Amino acid sequence: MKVLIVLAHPEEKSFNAALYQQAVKTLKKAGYEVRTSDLYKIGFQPVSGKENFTQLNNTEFFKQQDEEVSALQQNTFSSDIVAEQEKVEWCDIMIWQFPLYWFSVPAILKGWIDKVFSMGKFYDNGRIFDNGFSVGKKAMLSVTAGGPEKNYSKEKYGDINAILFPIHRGVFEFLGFSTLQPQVAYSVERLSNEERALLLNKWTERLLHIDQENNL
Ligand SMILES: Cc1cc2nc3c(=O)[nH]c(=O)nc-3n(C[C@H](O)[C@H](O)[C@H](O)COP(=O)(O)OP(=O)(O)OC[C@H]3O[C@@H](n4cnc5c(N)ncnc54)[C@H](O)[C@@H]3O)c2cc1C
Repeated sequence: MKVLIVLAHPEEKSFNAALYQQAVKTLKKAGYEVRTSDLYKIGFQPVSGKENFTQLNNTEFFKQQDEEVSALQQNTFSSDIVAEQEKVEWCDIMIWQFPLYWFSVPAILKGWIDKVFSMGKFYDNGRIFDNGFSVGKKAMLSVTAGGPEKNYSKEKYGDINAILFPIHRGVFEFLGFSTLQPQVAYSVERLSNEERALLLNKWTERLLHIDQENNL
């Protein structure tokens, strides 16, 4: 089983980094093949545009999806995109580790989505959802939130699965991935070190059986 873990956090001593390192260690020890994309560490440039390509097919009018289709045929994606696309194609399970920013992913991860999942390669006319290129693969979010769990209710911030729906449905399932239950750590800054250590243990336990989990 091959797992890709993507980390979007700028601080290597952060709790997100601890969750990420724990995942890498646990999965490797359990015999999984693991590849990673530590986006801040590799200096991933998240602004999607003409620089996604080494050469443009239409220099008069830039249209990203058209250029993506051409780039696939002509091998003209920039090298940072090629490296990330290869990892996504390689993996059976994809995990994204990130702090919740404005009920969404941090900008560096949003840029990674915008650049990596190109038309023609990861989706196309009729090649979405159950017919997507990534059918048979699984994907999971591992998220930390500053807010407490009790606030993630319908009456307050909204249910966490509703907040994550645009990623679960609009990215993972759109591309054909099966979505696994998200791993969410709430109030992480307000917990004691012992409570956070407990969360790391729970994460480890879950990862050991991740290949047996079914859809959300
Ligand atoms: C732009 C922005 C938008 C935001 N939007 C939202 C939002 O919409 N909703 C929301 O709920 N929150 C939001 N937040 C808060 C954010 O989600 C949290 O600050 C973040 O999830 C905390 O995770 P962290 O890894 O950065 O924590 P850190 O501050 O890195 O870690 C918390 C504590 O854990 C400790 N730690 C590190 N490693 C370990 C270890 N191995 N064992 C035990 N303890 C350890 C650290 O030393 C630290 O004391 C937002 C924050 C920003 C900056």
